Amino acid sequence: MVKYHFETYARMKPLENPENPIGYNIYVEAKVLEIFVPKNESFGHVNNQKEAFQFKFTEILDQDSTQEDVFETVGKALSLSCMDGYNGTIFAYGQTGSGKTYTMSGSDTWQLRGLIPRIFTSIFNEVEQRTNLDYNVYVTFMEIYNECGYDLLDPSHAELPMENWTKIQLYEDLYGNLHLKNLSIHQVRSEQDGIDLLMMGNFIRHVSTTPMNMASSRSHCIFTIAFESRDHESEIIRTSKLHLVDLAGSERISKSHIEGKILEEAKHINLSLTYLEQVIIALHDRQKDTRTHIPYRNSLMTTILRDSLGGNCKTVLIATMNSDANQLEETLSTAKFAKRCSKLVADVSVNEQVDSNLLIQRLRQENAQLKRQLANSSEDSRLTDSPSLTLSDSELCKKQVAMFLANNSQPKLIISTLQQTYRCLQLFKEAILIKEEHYQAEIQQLQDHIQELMQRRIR
Ligand SMILES: Nc1ncnc2c1ncn2[C@@H]1O[C@H](COP(=O)(O)OP(=O)(O)OP(=O)(O)O)[C@@H](O)[C@H]1O
Repeated sequence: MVKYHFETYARMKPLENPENPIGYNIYVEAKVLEIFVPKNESFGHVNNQKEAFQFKFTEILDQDSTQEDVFETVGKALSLSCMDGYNGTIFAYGQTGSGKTYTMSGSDTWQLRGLIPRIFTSIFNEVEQRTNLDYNVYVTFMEIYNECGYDLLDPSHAELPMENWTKIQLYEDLYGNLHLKNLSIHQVRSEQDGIDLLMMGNFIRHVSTTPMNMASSRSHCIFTIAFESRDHESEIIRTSKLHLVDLAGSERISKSHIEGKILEEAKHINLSLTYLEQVIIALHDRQKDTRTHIPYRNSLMTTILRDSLGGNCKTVLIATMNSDANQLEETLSTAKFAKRCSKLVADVSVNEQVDSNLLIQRLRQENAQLKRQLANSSEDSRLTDSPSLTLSDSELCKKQVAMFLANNSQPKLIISTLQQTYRCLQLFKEAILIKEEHYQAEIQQLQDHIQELMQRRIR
Protein backbone atom coordinates (compact mmCIF):
# COMPACT_ATOMS: atom_id res chain seq x y z
CA MET A 1 0.00 0.00 0.00
CA VAL A 2 1.42 3.43 -0.90
CA LYS A 3 0.09 6.95 -0.41
CA TYR A 4 -0.94 8.64 -3.63
CA HIS A 5 -1.58 12.40 -3.88
CA PHE A 6 -4.19 13.34 -6.49
CA GLU A 7 -2.52 15.04 -9.43
CA THR A 8 -4.06 18.12 -11.03
CA TYR A 9 -3.14 19.61 -14.40
CA ALA A 10 -4.31 22.89 -15.89
CA ARG A 11 -4.85 23.03 -19.63
CA MET A 12 -5.36 26.51 -21.04
CA LYS A 13 -7.42 26.72 -24.23
CA PRO A 14 -5.99 29.09 -26.87
CA LEU A 15 -7.83 32.39 -27.10
CA GLU A 16 -10.54 32.57 -29.73
CA ASN A 17 -10.78 36.34 -29.44
CA PRO A 18 -7.20 37.60 -28.96
CA GLU A 19 -8.46 41.05 -28.00
CA ASN A 20 -10.12 39.89 -24.83
CA PRO A 21 -7.78 37.76 -22.72
CA ILE A 22 -8.11 37.21 -19.01
CA GLY A 23 -5.10 38.43 -17.08
CA TYR A 24 -3.03 35.53 -15.85
CA ASN A 25 0.56 34.57 -15.10
CA ILE A 26 2.09 31.14 -15.12
CA TYR A 27 5.02 30.63 -12.74
CA VAL A 28 6.60 27.70 -14.50
CA GLU A 29 9.07 26.65 -11.78
CA ALA A 30 6.52 26.86 -8.99
CA LYS A 31 3.75 25.37 -11.19
CA VAL A 32 1.45 28.15 -10.09
CA LEU A 33 -1.28 29.76 -12.13
CA GLU A 34 -2.15 33.29 -11.04
CA ILE A 35 -5.44 34.72 -12.24
CA PHE A 36 -6.20 38.43 -11.99
CA VAL A 37 -9.69 39.66 -11.28
CA PRO A 38 -10.32 43.33 -12.13
CA LYS A 39 -11.75 45.37 -9.28
CA ASN A 40 -15.43 45.99 -9.48
CA GLU A 41 -15.57 49.80 -9.63
CA SER A 42 -19.15 49.87 -8.38
CA PHE A 43 -17.79 48.90 -4.92
CA GLY A 44 -16.56 52.51 -4.54
CA HIS A 45 -13.27 53.89 -3.24
CA VAL A 46 -12.88 51.61 -0.21
CA ASN A 47 -12.58 48.35 -2.04
CA ASN A 48 -10.72 45.39 -0.50
CA GLN A 49 -11.73 42.98 -3.21
CA LYS A 50 -9.00 40.39 -3.85
CA GLU A 51 -7.36 40.93 -7.22
CA ALA A 52 -5.00 37.97 -7.68
CA PHE A 53 -5.77 34.30 -7.04
CA GLN A 54 -3.03 31.69 -7.06
CA PHE A 55 -3.50 28.01 -7.82
CA LYS A 56 -0.84 25.34 -7.61
CA PHE A 57 -0.99 22.45 -10.08
CA THR A 58 1.09 19.34 -10.66
CA GLU A 59 1.87 20.85 -14.07
CA ILE A 60 0.43 23.66 -16.20
CA LEU A 61 -0.13 23.10 -19.92
CA ASP A 62 -0.30 26.56 -21.45
CA GLN A 63 -2.05 27.71 -24.62
CA ASP A 64 0.81 26.43 -26.80
CA SER A 65 0.78 22.90 -25.41
CA THR A 66 0.21 20.20 -28.01
CA GLN A 67 -1.79 17.01 -27.75
CA GLU A 68 1.50 15.09 -27.54
CA ASP A 69 2.59 17.30 -24.61
CA VAL A 70 -0.62 16.41 -22.80
CA PHE A 71 -0.04 12.70 -23.35
CA GLU A 72 3.62 12.86 -22.26
CA THR A 73 2.79 14.91 -19.17
CA VAL A 74 -0.46 13.35 -18.01
CA GLY A 75 -1.18 10.06 -19.75
CA LYS A 76 2.03 8.15 -20.29
CA ALA A 77 3.21 7.34 -16.77
CA LEU A 78 -0.31 6.66 -15.51
CA SER A 79 -1.19 4.22 -18.30
CA LEU A 80 2.08 2.33 -17.71
CA SER A 81 1.31 2.20 -14.01
CA CYS A 82 -2.10 0.68 -14.84
CA MET A 83 -0.32 -1.94 -16.92
CA ASP A 84 1.63 -2.79 -13.74
CA GLY A 85 -1.63 -3.48 -11.87
CA TYR A 86 -2.62 -0.10 -10.36
CA ASN A 87 -6.06 1.40 -11.01
CA GLY A 88 -6.09 4.86 -12.60
CA THR A 89 -8.57 7.55 -13.56
CA ILE A 90 -8.21 10.71 -15.61
CA PHE A 91 -11.05 13.21 -15.29
CA ALA A 92 -11.37 16.08 -17.77
CA TYR A 93 -13.25 18.81 -15.92
CA GLY A 94 -14.13 22.31 -17.05
CA GLN A 95 -16.71 24.70 -18.33
CA THR A 96 -18.57 23.84 -21.54
CA GLY A 97 -16.43 24.50 -24.62
CA SER A 98 -13.15 24.63 -22.67
CA GLY A 99 -11.59 21.61 -24.40
CA LYS A 100 -12.42 18.42 -22.45
CA THR A 101 -13.40 16.30 -25.46
CA TYR A 102 -10.55 17.82 -27.47
CA THR A 103 -8.14 16.76 -24.71
CA MET A 104 -9.51 13.25 -24.16
CA SER A 105 -10.54 12.13 -27.66
CA GLY A 106 -8.98 14.80 -29.89
CA SER A 107 -10.02 16.49 -33.06
CA ASP A 108 -10.45 15.39 -36.68
CA THR A 109 -6.85 14.80 -37.74
CA TRP A 110 -4.35 12.14 -36.66
CA GLN A 111 -1.98 14.84 -35.44
CA LEU A 112 -4.69 16.29 -33.20
CA ARG A 113 -5.73 12.94 -31.73
CA GLY A 114 -6.23 13.12 -27.98
CA LEU A 115 -5.15 11.25 -24.89
CA ILE A 116 -7.18 8.05 -25.42
CA PRO A 117 -5.81 7.17 -28.89
CA ARG A 118 -2.27 8.00 -27.72
CA ILE A 119 -2.70 5.79 -24.66
CA PHE A 120 -3.63 2.88 -26.93
CA THR A 121 -0.44 3.40 -28.99
CA SER A 122 1.64 3.41 -25.82
CA ILE A 123 -0.12 0.34 -24.36
CA PHE A 124 0.38 -1.85 -27.39
CA ASN A 125 4.03 -0.76 -27.80
CA GLU A 126 4.53 -1.77 -24.19
CA VAL A 127 2.75 -5.13 -24.66
CA GLU A 128 5.34 -5.87 -27.40
CA GLN A 129 8.20 -4.93 -25.07
CA ARG A 130 7.06 -6.92 -22.04
CA THR A 131 7.75 -10.35 -23.52
CA ASN A 132 7.64 -12.13 -20.13
CA LEU A 133 3.98 -11.14 -19.64
CA ASP A 134 0.73 -12.12 -21.33
CA TYR A 135 -1.76 -9.25 -21.55
CA ASN A 136 -5.48 -9.18 -22.18
CA VAL A 137 -6.92 -5.70 -22.78
CA TYR A 138 -10.66 -4.93 -22.67
CA VAL A 139 -12.74 -1.82 -23.23
CA THR A 140 -16.14 -0.56 -22.10
CA PHE A 141 -17.62 2.80 -23.02
CA MET A 142 -20.62 4.24 -21.23
CA GLU A 143 -22.36 7.57 -21.11
CA ILE A 144 -24.45 9.08 -18.36
CA TYR A 145 -27.15 11.21 -19.87
CA ASN A 146 -29.75 12.88 -17.64
CA GLU A 147 -28.81 10.48 -14.81
CA CYS A 148 -29.29 7.30 -16.89
CA GLY A 149 -26.41 5.10 -18.05
CA TYR A 150 -26.15 3.81 -21.65
CA ASP A 151 -23.73 1.54 -23.49
CA LEU A 152 -22.02 3.52 -26.27
CA LEU A 153 -20.68 0.32 -27.83
CA ASP A 154 -24.05 -1.33 -28.37
CA PRO A 155 -24.30 -1.26 -32.20
CA SER A 156 -28.13 -1.26 -32.08
CA HIS A 157 -28.04 2.20 -30.47
CA ALA A 158 -26.81 3.79 -33.71
CA GLU A 159 -30.14 2.94 -35.38
CA LEU A 160 -32.59 3.34 -32.53
CA PRO A 161 -34.07 6.53 -31.04
CA MET A 162 -32.70 7.15 -27.55
CA GLU A 163 -36.04 6.30 -25.88
CA ASN A 164 -35.50 2.70 -27.04
CA TRP A 165 -31.91 2.35 -25.81
CA THR A 166 -31.35 -0.23 -23.10
CA LYS A 167 -30.41 1.39 -19.82
CA ILE A 168 -27.44 0.19 -17.82
CA GLN A 169 -28.48 -1.29 -14.50
CA LEU A 170 -26.45 -1.22 -11.37
CA TYR A 171 -26.38 -3.82 -8.65
CA GLU A 172 -24.18 -4.52 -5.69
CA ASP A 173 -23.08 -8.02 -4.65
CA LEU A 174 -22.79 -9.37 -1.10
CA TYR A 175 -19.26 -8.01 -0.84
CA GLY A 176 -20.27 -4.47 -1.82
CA ASN A 177 -18.81 -4.71 -5.34
CA LEU A 178 -20.72 -2.86 -8.05
CA HIS A 179 -21.77 -4.65 -11.25
CA LEU A 180 -23.11 -3.01 -14.38
CA LYS A 181 -25.69 -4.93 -16.37
CA ASN A 182 -26.15 -4.15 -20.10
CA LEU A 183 -22.66 -2.75 -20.55
CA SER A 184 -20.77 -4.69 -23.22
CA ILE A 185 -17.09 -5.60 -22.81
CA HIS A 186 -14.85 -5.73 -25.87
CA GLN A 187 -11.45 -7.35 -26.14
CA VAL A 188 -8.90 -5.10 -27.83
CA ARG A 189 -5.92 -6.66 -29.59
CA SER A 190 -4.33 -3.62 -31.24
CA GLU A 191 -4.13 0.15 -31.12
CA GLN A 192 -6.51 0.31 -34.10
CA ASP A 193 -9.12 -1.88 -32.33
CA GLY A 194 -9.13 0.56 -29.41
CA ILE A 195 -9.39 3.67 -31.58
CA ASP A 196 -12.22 2.12 -33.63
CA LEU A 197 -14.22 1.53 -30.43
CA LEU A 198 -13.60 5.09 -29.25
CA MET A 199 -14.81 6.47 -32.58
CA MET A 200 -17.86 4.21 -32.60
CA GLY A 201 -18.89 5.40 -29.13
CA ASN A 202 -18.20 9.07 -29.83
CA PHE A 203 -20.34 8.79 -32.94
CA ILE A 204 -23.46 7.92 -30.99
CA ARG A 205 -22.72 10.06 -27.90
CA HIS A 206 -25.26 12.81 -27.13
CA VAL A 207 -24.09 16.07 -28.67
CA SER A 208 -25.99 19.34 -29.15
CA THR A 209 -25.25 22.79 -30.49
CA THR A 210 -25.23 25.31 -27.67
CA PRO A 211 -24.29 29.00 -27.58
CA MET A 212 -20.91 28.05 -26.05
CA ASN A 213 -20.01 25.06 -28.20
CA MET A 214 -21.09 23.94 -31.68
CA ALA A 215 -20.74 20.30 -30.64
CA SER A 216 -21.33 20.23 -26.92
CA SER A 217 -21.27 16.85 -25.17
CA ARG A 218 -24.43 16.59 -23.13
CA SER A 219 -23.35 13.57 -21.15
CA HIS A 220 -20.53 12.33 -18.94
CA CYS A 221 -18.56 9.63 -20.72
CA ILE A 222 -16.51 6.91 -19.07
CA PHE A 223 -14.14 5.08 -21.40
CA THR A 224 -12.57 2.22 -19.46
CA ILE A 225 -9.53 0.17 -20.41
CA ALA A 226 -9.21 -2.99 -18.30
CA PHE A 227 -5.95 -4.94 -18.11
CA GLU A 228 -5.29 -8.51 -17.13
CA SER A 229 -1.67 -9.62 -17.06
CA ARG A 230 0.17 -12.76 -16.10
CA ASP A 231 3.85 -13.52 -15.82
CA HIS A 232 4.76 -16.73 -17.70
CA GLU A 233 6.60 -18.01 -14.61
CA SER A 234 3.87 -17.50 -12.03
CA GLU A 235 0.20 -18.12 -11.31
CA ILE A 236 -0.37 -14.53 -10.07
CA ILE A 237 -2.79 -12.47 -12.20
CA ARG A 238 -2.78 -8.69 -12.08
CA THR A 239 -5.96 -6.86 -12.99
CA SER A 240 -6.52 -3.13 -13.19
CA LYS A 241 -8.69 -0.47 -14.77
CA LEU A 242 -7.97 2.89 -16.32
CA HIS A 243 -11.07 5.13 -16.46
CA LEU A 244 -10.86 8.01 -18.90
CA VAL A 245 -13.67 10.37 -18.02
CA ASP A 246 -14.86 13.19 -20.23
CA LEU A 247 -17.28 15.07 -18.01
CA ALA A 248 -20.06 17.16 -19.45
CA GLY A 249 -19.29 20.86 -19.07
CA SER A 250 -20.87 23.15 -16.51
CA GLU A 251 -22.89 25.98 -17.93
CA ARG A 252 -24.20 29.23 -16.45
CA ILE A 253 -27.84 28.92 -17.36
CA SER A 254 -28.62 32.60 -16.76
CA LYS A 255 -25.70 33.67 -18.94
CA SER A 256 -26.13 31.29 -21.87
CA HIS A 257 -29.90 31.94 -22.39
CA ILE A 258 -30.59 28.33 -23.31
CA GLU A 259 -34.04 26.74 -23.24
CA GLY A 260 -35.98 23.55 -23.93
CA LYS A 261 -34.06 20.27 -24.19
CA ILE A 262 -30.60 21.77 -23.77
CA LEU A 263 -31.77 23.67 -20.68
CA GLU A 264 -32.99 20.41 -19.12
CA GLU A 265 -29.67 18.75 -20.02
CA ALA A 266 -27.71 21.65 -18.51
CA LYS A 267 -29.68 21.35 -15.24
CA HIS A 268 -28.82 17.63 -14.98
CA ILE A 269 -25.17 18.33 -15.83
CA ASN A 270 -24.82 21.13 -13.29
CA LEU A 271 -26.52 19.09 -10.58
CA SER A 272 -24.30 16.04 -11.10
CA LEU A 273 -21.19 18.26 -11.09
CA THR A 274 -22.39 19.73 -7.80
CA TYR A 275 -22.67 16.19 -6.41
CA LEU A 276 -19.15 15.46 -7.64
CA GLU A 277 -17.91 18.55 -5.82
CA GLN A 278 -19.75 17.48 -2.66
CA VAL A 279 -17.96 14.11 -2.78
CA ILE A 280 -14.59 15.87 -3.14
CA ILE A 281 -15.40 18.15 -0.18
CA ALA A 282 -16.53 15.18 1.93
CA LEU A 283 -13.35 13.24 1.10
CA HIS A 284 -11.30 16.19 2.20
CA ASP A 285 -13.27 16.41 5.46
CA ARG A 286 -12.76 12.68 6.00
CA GLN A 287 -9.01 13.20 5.70
CA LYS A 288 -9.27 15.79 8.45
CA ASP A 289 -11.37 13.36 10.56
CA THR A 290 -14.34 15.73 10.59
CA ARG A 291 -16.66 13.46 8.61
CA THR A 292 -17.11 9.77 7.81
CA HIS A 293 -19.98 9.57 5.31
CA ILE A 294 -19.19 10.25 1.63
CA PRO A 295 -22.33 10.99 -0.44
CA TYR A 296 -21.42 8.81 -3.43
CA ARG A 297 -24.98 7.68 -4.00
CA ASN A 298 -26.35 11.13 -4.85
CA SER A 299 -25.55 10.68 -8.52
CA LEU A 300 -24.95 7.83 -10.94
CA MET A 301 -21.52 9.15 -11.91
CA THR A 302 -20.17 9.31 -8.35
CA THR A 303 -21.71 5.91 -7.58
CA ILE A 304 -20.00 4.27 -10.54
CA LEU A 305 -16.70 6.08 -10.01
CA ARG A 306 -16.68 5.53 -6.24
CA ASP A 307 -13.31 3.76 -6.39
CA SER A 308 -11.78 6.56 -8.46
CA LEU A 309 -12.78 9.04 -5.77
CA GLY A 310 -10.92 8.14 -2.63
CA GLY A 311 -10.57 4.40 -3.32
CA ASN A 312 -7.68 2.26 -4.53
CA CYS A 313 -6.95 4.44 -7.57
CA LYS A 314 -4.38 6.89 -8.89
CA THR A 315 -6.62 9.78 -9.86
CA VAL A 316 -5.69 12.69 -12.08
CA LEU A 317 -7.72 15.79 -12.90
CA ILE A 318 -7.23 17.83 -16.05
CA ALA A 319 -8.84 21.21 -15.51
CA THR A 320 -9.56 22.69 -18.93
CA MET A 321 -9.82 26.47 -18.87
CA ASN A 322 -10.81 29.27 -21.18
CA SER A 323 -8.54 32.27 -21.28
CA ASP A 324 -11.22 34.59 -22.60
CA ALA A 325 -12.10 37.45 -20.22
CA ASN A 326 -15.82 36.77 -20.64
CA GLN A 327 -15.29 33.37 -19.05
CA LEU A 328 -13.29 34.59 -16.06
CA GLU A 329 -15.80 33.48 -13.43
CA GLU A 330 -16.01 29.95 -14.87
CA THR A 331 -12.22 29.68 -15.20
CA LEU A 332 -11.82 30.71 -11.56
CA SER A 333 -14.42 28.20 -10.47
CA THR A 334 -12.64 25.38 -12.39
CA ALA A 335 -9.31 26.33 -10.79
CA LYS A 336 -10.94 26.30 -7.33
CA PHE A 337 -12.35 22.82 -7.97
CA ALA A 338 -8.89 21.59 -9.02
CA LYS A 339 -7.42 23.08 -5.84
CA ARG A 340 -9.86 21.04 -3.72
CA CYS A 341 -8.96 17.85 -5.61
CA SER A 342 -5.22 18.46 -5.22
CA LYS A 343 -5.55 18.03 -1.45
CA LEU A 344 -6.82 14.46 -1.64
CA VAL A 345 -4.72 11.45 -0.82
CA ALA A 346 -5.54 7.78 -1.47
CA ASP A 347 -4.01 4.47 -0.41
CA VAL A 348 -3.19 2.53 -3.55
CA SER A 349 -1.87 -0.95 -4.21
CA VAL A 350 -1.37 -3.37 -7.08
CA ASN A 351 -4.36 -5.66 -7.68
CA GLU A 352 -3.05 -9.21 -7.58
CA GLN A 353 -4.73 -12.54 -7.18
CA VAL A 354 -3.81 -16.18 -7.59
CA ASP A 355 -5.19 -17.94 -10.66
CA SER A 356 -6.51 -21.04 -8.87
CA ASN A 357 -6.90 -23.04 -12.09
CA LEU A 358 -3.26 -22.52 -12.98
CA LEU A 359 -2.15 -23.27 -9.45
CA ILE A 360 -4.06 -26.55 -9.37
CA GLN A 361 -2.66 -27.47 -12.77
CA ARG A 362 0.89 -26.82 -11.54
CA LEU A 363 0.32 -28.69 -8.28
CA ARG A 364 -1.03 -31.66 -10.25
CA GLN A 365 2.07 -31.68 -12.43
CA GLU A 366 4.32 -31.51 -9.37
CA ASN A 367 2.30 -34.22 -7.71
CA ALA A 368 2.65 -36.52 -10.72
CA GLN A 369 6.37 -35.85 -10.79
CA LEU A 370 6.68 -36.61 -7.08
CA LYS A 371 4.72 -39.84 -7.53
CA ARG A 372 7.18 -40.90 -10.19
CA GLN A 373 10.10 -40.00 -7.95
CA LEU A 374 8.53 -41.88 -5.06
CA ALA A 375 8.01 -44.95 -7.18
CA ASN A 376 11.66 -44.80 -8.25
CA SER A 377 12.95 -44.24 -4.75
CA SER A 378 10.93 -47.14 -3.31
CA GLU A 379 12.35 -49.32 -6.10
CA ASP A 380 15.80 -48.21 -5.00
CA SER A 381 15.09 -48.75 -1.33
CA ARG A 382 13.97 -52.26 -2.02
CA LEU A 383 17.26 -52.88 -3.77
CA THR A 384 19.38 -51.52 -0.95
CA ASP A 385 19.44 -53.08 2.41
CA SER A 386 19.38 -49.95 4.54
CA PRO A 387 17.86 -49.89 8.04
CA SER A 388 14.39 -48.36 8.51
CA LEU A 389 13.95 -44.68 9.51
CA THR A 390 14.52 -43.94 13.18
CA LEU A 391 12.02 -41.81 15.13
CA SER A 392 14.41 -38.87 15.43
CA ASP A 393 15.14 -39.03 11.66
CA SER A 394 11.42 -38.89 10.98
CA GLU A 395 10.99 -35.86 13.26
CA LEU A 396 13.92 -34.15 11.56
CA CYS A 397 12.32 -34.67 8.13
CA LYS A 398 8.97 -33.33 9.35
CA LYS A 399 10.56 -30.24 10.80
CA GLN A 400 12.57 -29.49 7.69
CA VAL A 401 9.65 -29.96 5.28
CA ALA A 402 7.35 -27.85 7.46
CA MET A 403 9.89 -25.01 7.51
CA PHE A 404 10.42 -25.33 3.78
CA LEU A 405 6.68 -25.07 3.08
CA ALA A 406 6.01 -22.33 5.60
CA ASN A 407 8.24 -19.54 4.36
CA ASN A 408 11.24 -20.92 2.59
CA SER A 409 13.36 -20.17 5.64
CA GLN A 410 14.83 -23.63 5.03
CA PRO A 411 16.15 -23.17 1.48
CA LYS A 412 17.77 -26.63 1.37
CA LEU A 413 16.83 -29.97 2.90
CA ILE A 414 19.66 -31.63 4.75
CA ILE A 415 19.24 -35.28 3.89
CA SER A 416 21.89 -37.93 4.32
CA THR A 417 20.13 -41.24 3.76
CA LEU A 418 17.83 -42.72 1.16
CA GLN A 419 15.24 -43.39 3.88
CA GLN A 420 15.20 -39.68 4.78
CA THR A 421 14.74 -38.78 1.12
CA TYR A 422 11.84 -41.18 0.87
CA ARG A 423 10.20 -39.73 4.00
CA CYS A 424 10.61 -36.13 2.82
CA LEU A 425 9.07 -36.93 -0.57
CA GLN A 426 6.15 -38.57 1.20
CA LEU A 427 5.65 -35.49 3.37
CA PHE A 428 5.73 -33.21 0.30
CA LYS A 429 3.19 -35.39 -1.44
CA GLU A 430 0.82 -35.20 1.56
CA ALA A 431 1.19 -31.42 1.73
CA ILE A 432 0.42 -31.02 -1.96
CA LEU A 433 -2.67 -33.22 -1.72
CA ILE A 434 -3.96 -31.08 1.16
CA LYS A 435 -3.34 -27.89 -0.83
CA GLU A 436 -5.07 -29.28 -3.89
CA GLU A 437 -8.12 -30.27 -1.83
CA HIS A 438 -8.15 -26.82 -0.26
CA TYR A 439 -8.18 -25.06 -3.65
CA GLN A 440 -10.82 -27.40 -5.00
CA ALA A 441 -12.99 -26.64 -1.97
CA GLU A 442 -12.48 -22.89 -2.55
CA ILE A 443 -13.44 -23.19 -6.20
CA GLN A 444 -16.54 -25.17 -5.22
CA GLN A 445 -17.48 -22.44 -2.73
CA LEU A 446 -17.09 -19.77 -5.40
CA GLN A 447 -19.18 -21.74 -7.87
CA ASP A 448 -21.94 -22.17 -5.24
CA HIS A 449 -21.81 -18.47 -4.52
CA ILE A 450 -22.10 -17.50 -8.21
CA GLN A 451 -25.01 -19.92 -8.63
CA GLU A 452 -26.75 -18.39 -5.62
CA LEU A 453 -26.29 -14.89 -7.05
CA MET A 454 -27.62 -15.98 -10.46
CA GLN A 455 -30.69 -17.52 -8.80
CA ARG A 456 -31.33 -14.33 -6.85
CA ARG A 457 -31.12 -12.30 -10.07
CA ILE A 458 -33.57 -14.65 -11.82
CA ARG A 459 -35.96 -14.30 -8.89
N1 LIG B 1 -6.39 23.27 -26.61
C1 LIG B 1 -7.12 23.49 -27.71
N2 LIG B 1 -6.54 23.81 -28.88
C2 LIG B 1 -7.27 24.02 -29.98
N3 LIG B 1 -8.63 23.93 -30.04
C3 LIG B 1 -9.26 23.61 -28.92
C4 LIG B 1 -8.56 23.38 -27.70
N4 LIG B 1 -9.47 23.08 -26.76
C5 LIG B 1 -10.67 23.12 -27.37
N5 LIG B 1 -10.55 23.44 -28.65
C6 LIG B 1 -11.67 23.60 -29.60
O1 LIG B 1 -12.74 24.23 -28.91
C7 LIG B 1 -14.00 23.64 -29.25
C8 LIG B 1 -14.70 23.14 -27.99
O2 LIG B 1 -13.92 22.11 -27.41
P1 LIG B 1 -14.55 20.79 -26.76
O3 LIG B 1 -15.74 20.32 -27.54
O4 LIG B 1 -13.44 19.85 -26.54
O5 LIG B 1 -15.06 21.40 -25.40
P2 LIG B 1 -15.74 20.63 -24.18
O6 LIG B 1 -15.10 21.16 -22.96
O7 LIG B 1 -15.69 19.17 -24.39
O8 LIG B 1 -17.21 21.17 -24.26
P3 LIG B 1 -18.60 20.51 -23.77
O9 LIG B 1 -18.55 20.43 -22.30
O10 LIG B 1 -19.63 21.49 -24.23
O11 LIG B 1 -18.69 19.21 -24.44
C9 LIG B 1 -13.70 22.56 -30.25
O12 LIG B 1 -13.89 23.07 -31.54
C10 LIG B 1 -12.22 22.24 -30.03
O13 LIG B 1 -11.60 21.76 -31.21
